[in-house]
Amino acid sequence: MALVARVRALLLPGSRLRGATLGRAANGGGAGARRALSHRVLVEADPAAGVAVVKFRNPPVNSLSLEMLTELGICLEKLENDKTVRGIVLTADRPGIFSAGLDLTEMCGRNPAHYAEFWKAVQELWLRLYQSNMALGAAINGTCPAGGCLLSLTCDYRILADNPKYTIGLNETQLGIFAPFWFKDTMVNTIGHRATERALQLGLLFTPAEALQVGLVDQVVPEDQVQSTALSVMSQWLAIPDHARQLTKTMMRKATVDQLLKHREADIQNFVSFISRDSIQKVLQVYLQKLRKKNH
Ligand SMILES: CCC/C=C/C(=O)SCCNC(=O)CCNC(=O)[C@H](O)C(C)(C)COP(=O)([O-])OP(=O)([O-])OC[C@H]1O[C@@H](n2cnc3c(N)ncnc32)[C@H](O)[C@@H]1OP(=O)([O-])[O-]
Repeated sequence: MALVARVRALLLPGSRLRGATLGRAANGGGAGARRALSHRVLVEADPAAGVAVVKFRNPPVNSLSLEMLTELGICLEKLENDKTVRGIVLTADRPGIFSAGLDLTEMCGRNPAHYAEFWKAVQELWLRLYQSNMALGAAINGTCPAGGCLLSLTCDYRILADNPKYTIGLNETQLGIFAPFWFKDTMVNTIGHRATERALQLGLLFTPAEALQVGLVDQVVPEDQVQSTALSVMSQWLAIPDHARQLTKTMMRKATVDQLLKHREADIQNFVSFISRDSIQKVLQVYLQKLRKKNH
């Protein structure tokens, strides 16, 4: 069975994420707040406010594995179909690491069919988030490299915790790989061409102060206020009539989305042939070993 089907089967029968079966929160949240759990994603929905907080919980580093991408996609699809939800805040369940980005083990030592399946899932999640009708906010409560940064850039606004360890950026070149055109476009749409060119070529990871200065995030706040600030900013976005906000968002993002839709298959082929190169596999293995050595 394909992975998406397997994860769907895992989530759907009797799942606490099923349709309107989000359960009432045992504690916390406003009156009527509901909680739902999949293996790697926790959803706390507050129907009265029209907001759901989606929390990543894929230890140890919230990396975007194929399973994580799929579960997150399914959660978002359910929330989009839930009429009580108009806005979503993305955050990490535990502070420290928002997301370490794409799971490097999905890109190392596998076969081309796996690379293609993985890349298609990355594209799908980006398309779902970047075109979402929901107002999306990122409450960035941890370090946020590469694919983690991309997730936050798909949101309508970003709130980052004021901790110098929590750097954010598309650092792919530092690993010896490079961000594809739609990662680049998403950043250009946020901070402009020149700042993106510099950030991408140098693989910059910005400190909170630098990220604020370049416009990569909208606000830097004390660590314990990240989620509350993201929710309060969300209420400003939800004060605008949905149809007007959604049409404006589509107008701003359509050209970028269309580029990927038009070149989707070629983008998968490019990724597969690039990542399969012996030289790239070697570079990624060395990088992964370095990360692992720290702990052994
Ligand atoms: C063209 C493609 C575009 C690419 C886009 C991307 O997103 S590329 C991605 C670019 N991403 C990056 O460059 C970020 C790389 N990661 C980091 O810099 C750090 O892990 C950290 C700062 C996120 C957390 O530091 P910390 O000291 O709290 O934690 P720690 O470092 O001790 O790691 C704990 C365990 O997690 C493991 N692991 C970590 N990351 C990944 C991963 N992405 N995947 C898989 N595994 C990963 C690590 O090996 C270790 O395993 P072990 O020893 O238990 O077997």
